[in-house]
Amino acid sequence: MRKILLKQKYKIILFVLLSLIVGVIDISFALIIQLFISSIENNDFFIFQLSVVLFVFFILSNYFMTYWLIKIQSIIQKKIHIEMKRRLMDFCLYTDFENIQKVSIGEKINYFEYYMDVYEQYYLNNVWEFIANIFILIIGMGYLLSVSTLITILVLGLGMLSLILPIILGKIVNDMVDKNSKLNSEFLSKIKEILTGMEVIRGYRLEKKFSDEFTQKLVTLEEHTQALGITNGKLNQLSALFQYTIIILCLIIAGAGVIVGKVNLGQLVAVTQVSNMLIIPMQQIGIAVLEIKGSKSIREKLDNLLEYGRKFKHLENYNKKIETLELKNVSLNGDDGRKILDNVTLEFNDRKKYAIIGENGSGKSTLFQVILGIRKNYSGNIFVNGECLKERIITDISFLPQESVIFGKNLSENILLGRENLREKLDEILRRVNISEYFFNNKGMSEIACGSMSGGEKRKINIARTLISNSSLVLMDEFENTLDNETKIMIQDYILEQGKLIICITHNSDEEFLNKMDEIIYLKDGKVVSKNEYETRMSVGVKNNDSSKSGEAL
Ligand SMILES: Nc1ncnc2c1ncn2[C@@H]1O[C@H](COP(=O)(O)OP(=O)(O)OP(=O)(O)O)[C@@H](O)[C@H]1O
Repeated sequence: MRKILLKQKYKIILFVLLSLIVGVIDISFALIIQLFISSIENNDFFIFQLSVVLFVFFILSNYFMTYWLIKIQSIIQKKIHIEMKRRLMDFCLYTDFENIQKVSIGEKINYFEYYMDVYEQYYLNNVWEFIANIFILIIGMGYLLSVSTLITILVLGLGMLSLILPIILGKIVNDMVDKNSKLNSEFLSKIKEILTGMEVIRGYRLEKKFSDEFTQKLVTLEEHTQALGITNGKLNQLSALFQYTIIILCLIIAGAGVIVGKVNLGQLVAVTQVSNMLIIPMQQIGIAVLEIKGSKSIREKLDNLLEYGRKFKHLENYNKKIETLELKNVSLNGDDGRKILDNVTLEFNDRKKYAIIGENGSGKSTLFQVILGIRKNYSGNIFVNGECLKERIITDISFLPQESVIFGKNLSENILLGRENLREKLDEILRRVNISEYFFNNKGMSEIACGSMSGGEKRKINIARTLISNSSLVLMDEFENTLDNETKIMIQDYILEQGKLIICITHNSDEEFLNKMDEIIYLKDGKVVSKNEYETRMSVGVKNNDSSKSGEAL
């Protein structure tokens, strides 16, 4: 985060300078009042006219300088916002899968909303307040000292109290801000759960249950936000109390000074004005320090996310065509320490077809995530064309996820995903994955919206997206899911025709298809096992066309 702020250093210096000028202008108001009242006391028309001109000058300069101060502040904030949100998205897009999986969807949305709000309101705004007020305080104190030491000590003493009080109460606000963040994530996760589970909720007639759960989360969040607001309000109230006390005391002391002839009327008004102007900055500084402290834990979390985004973005791309892919003793532990992959050693060669079989939870999809480079915290090594892949990711790869993903765009965009060079292959691929019937509705591909398609139709689009690519390595996770039998056979045939290295995780492929595979790999509890061992444990009647090959995989 410091690096992001450093990028703006010249603008921040300008902001500090403008704050100084605005501080001088603000305090000069009291001096003009003093001049004005003295001119009336002394019947000096020239000074009277001069102070009127100075009042006009004050209004204009105050307006312009404050305008520029706000403008520079908003420019800095805009740049910081863009940079931070961009880096947060980089974190989501580039970070190791482990990191992103651990976090609830509510927490992820929180990064962009609540975290940024806290950063903005509790940190950035208070940093500006702090800078702006510190100058008013220094200049004002200098003026007060020139009039009365007693009043200066009084203002400083009481002002310090109102400055220290919020700092003492900091822990309470700190904890409340953190708790609000947690409640906010839970609330957003609940919304996500309801929106994505709508069909089940309505199917089971659970609308009331979920509406109640939603309301309960909402009420808890709102109650806590209200409590946080009240705590902040109480602090402001205390500050106002100090403010009135100081002004009244200043009036009494300066008034006594006028009576005994040590202070003139102009000074009385100016002193009251300045002390008023000083108390506010002192309180603002106190509140600023409190709120900056309050945002600490969220700032630290943001810092980690931003740092991750920066680090993972710079993984080097491995662009070469993939001839061989080797996994050597690859192991990966889950959060609970359980081995998800256990010493996996495998070799895949160009143009060959591989099937990976294993019961639920045996580590098949995780193996794909490791090859894809979205999980990097494995031990052992992956070699591509003999080169180690640590700190690099393969780009010549195409991947079909277990669950279909639709990006809310039309059919052709969903398949191409911006790869315009593949457009000429669209017609062919649609035919091969059995979705050409859409054309018979006299609709162009760009007119067909995908959101309302059936599960199987979405699957076909996902398969088309995977197989249209020119990449030399294709990973397909349970392609057969939700496909009708005719389409499944068509796609099995199409896979076998491909002159690419294709690895398919499969539960329900036809025996004939599996027999045509170059190798079948059996996974059990994260380990590669032999066909015999697998069958004894699972009673799977799948015939490997070359059992010695699967032995090689051990
Ligand atoms: N970050 C994690 N921490 C702990 N356990 C994890 C983590 N990620 C995955 N797992 C566990 O690892 C196991 C393997 O998951 P994986 O998705 O690879 O299984 P799979 O073989 O693809 O299963 P399926 O056939 O059901 O798709 C599962 O038991 C899963 O709960």
